[in-house]
Amino acid sequence: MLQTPETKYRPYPAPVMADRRWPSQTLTQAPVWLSTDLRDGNQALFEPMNAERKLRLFELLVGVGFKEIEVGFPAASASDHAFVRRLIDEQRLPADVTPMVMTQAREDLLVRTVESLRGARRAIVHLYNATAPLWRRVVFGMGVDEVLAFVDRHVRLLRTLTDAAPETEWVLQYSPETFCMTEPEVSLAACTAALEAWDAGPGRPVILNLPTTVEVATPNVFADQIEWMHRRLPRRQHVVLSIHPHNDRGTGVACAELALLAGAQRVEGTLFGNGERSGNVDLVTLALNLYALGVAPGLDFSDIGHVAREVEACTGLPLHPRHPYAGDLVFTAFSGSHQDAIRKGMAAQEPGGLWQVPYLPVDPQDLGRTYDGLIRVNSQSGKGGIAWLMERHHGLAMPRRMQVEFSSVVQAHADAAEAEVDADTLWQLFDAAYLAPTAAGGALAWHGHALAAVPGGVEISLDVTGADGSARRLVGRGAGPVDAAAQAVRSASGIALEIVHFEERSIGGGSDAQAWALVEAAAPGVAGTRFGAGRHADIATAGVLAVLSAAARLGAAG
Ligand SMILES: CC(=O)SCCNC(=O)CCNC(=O)[C@H](O)C(C)(C)COP(=O)(O)OP(=O)(O)OC[C@H]1O[C@@H](n2cnc3c(N)ncnc32)[C@H](O)[C@@H]1OP(=O)(O)O
Ligand SMILES: CC(C)C(=O)C(=O)O
Repeated sequence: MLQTPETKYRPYPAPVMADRRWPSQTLTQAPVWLSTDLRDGNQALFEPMNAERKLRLFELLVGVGFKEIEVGFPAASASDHAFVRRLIDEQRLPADVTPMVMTQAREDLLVRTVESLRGARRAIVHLYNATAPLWRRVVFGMGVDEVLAFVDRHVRLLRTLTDAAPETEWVLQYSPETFCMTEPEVSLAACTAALEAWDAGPGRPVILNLPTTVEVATPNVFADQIEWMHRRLPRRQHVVLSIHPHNDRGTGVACAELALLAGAQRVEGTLFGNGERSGNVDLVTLALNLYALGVAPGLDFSDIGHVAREVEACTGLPLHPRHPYAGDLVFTAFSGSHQDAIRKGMAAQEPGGLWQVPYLPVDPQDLGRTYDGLIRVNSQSGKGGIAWLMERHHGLAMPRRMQVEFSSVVQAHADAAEAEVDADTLWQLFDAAYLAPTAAGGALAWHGHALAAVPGGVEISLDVTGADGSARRLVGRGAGPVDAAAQAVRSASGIALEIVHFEERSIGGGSDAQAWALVEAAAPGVAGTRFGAGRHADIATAGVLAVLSAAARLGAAG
């Protein structure tokens, strides 16, 4: 890279707009959408789609709700021509969907283009020519006047050709290609030439489509260019002002949003942003950005996973896992503080109320995503995320101090494994730490117990295997089974545990119901407390198991 990039690159001049209005506008309604997946998207694939894949993508676009679809460049290739004919001949165009086809401004191409649409109820013919100084000089060798005459001549020819086929309702779309790099006065003159040559007026609307053919400026500059045009275009009420952003600077979506504030009424782009170089503007992101502002986008992404898989299958291009709204990871938090906030937010979220979950701009369920992947655990995760997974996957809600205790077990594992800890592994860690006290370290393994009512409570006869492998019967009394078990452990094992906290709950129902008991206990010589857990179909047995689990953990710590 150069130390002095200004010797090689410099900004393109922008219109002077001291009184710009777009910064104080807000987005309140969806634009008209045009999908160019089958044209600009297709022309950017290393292997253009065959007829079957095109048709599959076309059906998807219709299903999502596009009412205008650029279906190809029929004068360019036999396959594009055949595809347009197939849509018309096989009556695959729903009554409310208008096809658009592209053509260069060349007489032979215009004739073939109009011919390809024979029998269509309504059609948009998209005529383009590059207008920027570099293209005028290098590609066409034309001055401004010649460019304007070129536009006039070809639009008039198109008008003659389409007037001769009145069974179709024709709409002209004119694009001054390279608009963003063209002097504003020249763009305005080219658009004006097209409007006049077509005789735009009542019943003869024109779509003027202003592209960032190559995105070369910051989005505010594009917004200024659009507002400049919007305020000066003649026959404005008969013009649909359209934009066609590319994404060379990675700001295609921003350009589109600011341009909508500046007066644009229609947006051309592709699903997930496939297109030349760094792509066309991503219509999924644009639409869902509107949705997240509370504006109905008019496109349906209720099953965004299906849309993503279909687009991948048709284009052969994989979707990035962090692609906005649709990537596999975009509704997943790995980091501890995000997980904690999401878990609290999900618990506080009012069903049917305004969406207010931290770190989640939209409700994943609106897009057909589940809450299952919201939180995933690795070494960056904290107790909140681990607790969420234990609750959702294993039905265990741990008290806060137990979450802290267990998270250090998980953290140690994640650090050592340098890998994600999935719900099954979490369970194995929990099982090893709390549910499978072995005879090692002074632990007492449960074999059975009997309870008998005594004055003021119960007496337990607790059969265990001790650390040395010998079977023992411990006896204790207490207000309930947990107290009695604690007393039995105290008297016989040398672990003077005190129950600090106890809670139990049942999960599931009917014959599959299970009880969870969680015990927090302290013992002399052990700093802090330790938790124990027990799970059993019988709630009293779960409590006894939890006491033995806590005793094992205190014994191991002491
Ligand atoms: C920004 C965009 O995405 S625009 C859309 C671009 N899409 C495509 O190009 C895909 C379809 N295109 C094609 O298949 C071919 O380009 C065709 C069939 C249309 C034309 O093919 P060819 O006649 O071989 O010409 P080629 O592809 O080399 O195009 C270059 C010629 O077109 C001219 N040209 C370029 N754009 C235009 C235009 N909008 N209107 C008229 N002529 C144009 C060039 O000046 C050049 O002319 P020259 O040969 O006299 O120097
Ligand atoms: C709108 C057309 C001409 C286009 O694809 C572009 O300029 O990028």
